[in-house]
Amino acid sequence: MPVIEVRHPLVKHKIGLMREGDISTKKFRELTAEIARLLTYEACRDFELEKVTIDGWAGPVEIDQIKGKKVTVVPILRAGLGMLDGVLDLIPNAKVSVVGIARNHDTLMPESYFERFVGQLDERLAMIIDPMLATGGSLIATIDMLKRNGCKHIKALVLVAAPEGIKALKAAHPDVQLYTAAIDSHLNEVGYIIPGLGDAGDKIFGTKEA
Ligand SMILES: O=P(O)(O)OC[C@H]1O[C@H](OP(=O)(O)OP(=O)(O)O)[C@H](O)[C@@H]1O
Ligand SMILES: O=c1cc[nH]c(=O)[nH]1
Ligand SMILES: [Mg+2]
Repeated sequence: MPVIEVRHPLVKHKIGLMREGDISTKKFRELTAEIARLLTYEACRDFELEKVTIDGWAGPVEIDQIKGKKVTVVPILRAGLGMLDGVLDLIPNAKVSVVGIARNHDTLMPESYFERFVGQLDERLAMIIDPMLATGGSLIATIDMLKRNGCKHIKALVLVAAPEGIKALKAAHPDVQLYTAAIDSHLNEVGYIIPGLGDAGDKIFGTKEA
């Protein structure tokens, strides 16, 4: 399974800023969207182009266009919503499918509570977005759902991935490409990524208790 850790200096700088312990909700949201844009840029690198002739200012001109790519972006609720605007900035015509999954705090198992996919999934590239890949349970469950609904081409974009989650994802879905801004050290005893970002959903939605 291809894992693309985006090592661009802008990505490294921004993910570093997100690790500050008392970062504000505003700053965390802004950086989430900015890194989502940069990951999207990387994830679109293999999009096919075709030549098209248009009327230019000095007559006909041949240009490159992205070849009829059908994309659905798939945010995993809640935290994945924080990345959505950043992705749609670069792929404004993408359709949006939504999956609601919350990790059970005791068992760390993903519990699915919502699923709404756009049509023609068999013809689309699905770009799943979620800031955190920890045990991998939530992402694997999302891919299971997409594949059950006919999706064949899937990429996942995360801000931070734990080695444990990457290993589980590789075993379950070796065909899925993973793009990440950082591969961190490990999971702690309660399933949080170290050094990680803390609870990304709470930070994006402002539900973190003081
Ligand atoms: O790889 P995993 O071990 O499954 O953990 C990662 C999941 O946990 C977080 O969501 P959470 O369950 O906290 O839901 P939230 O987005 O509503 O806060 C995160 O946004 C991922 O979806
Ligand atoms: O570190 C982690 C792990 C799961 N979910 C988060 O938001 N952060
Ligand atoms: Mg959360």
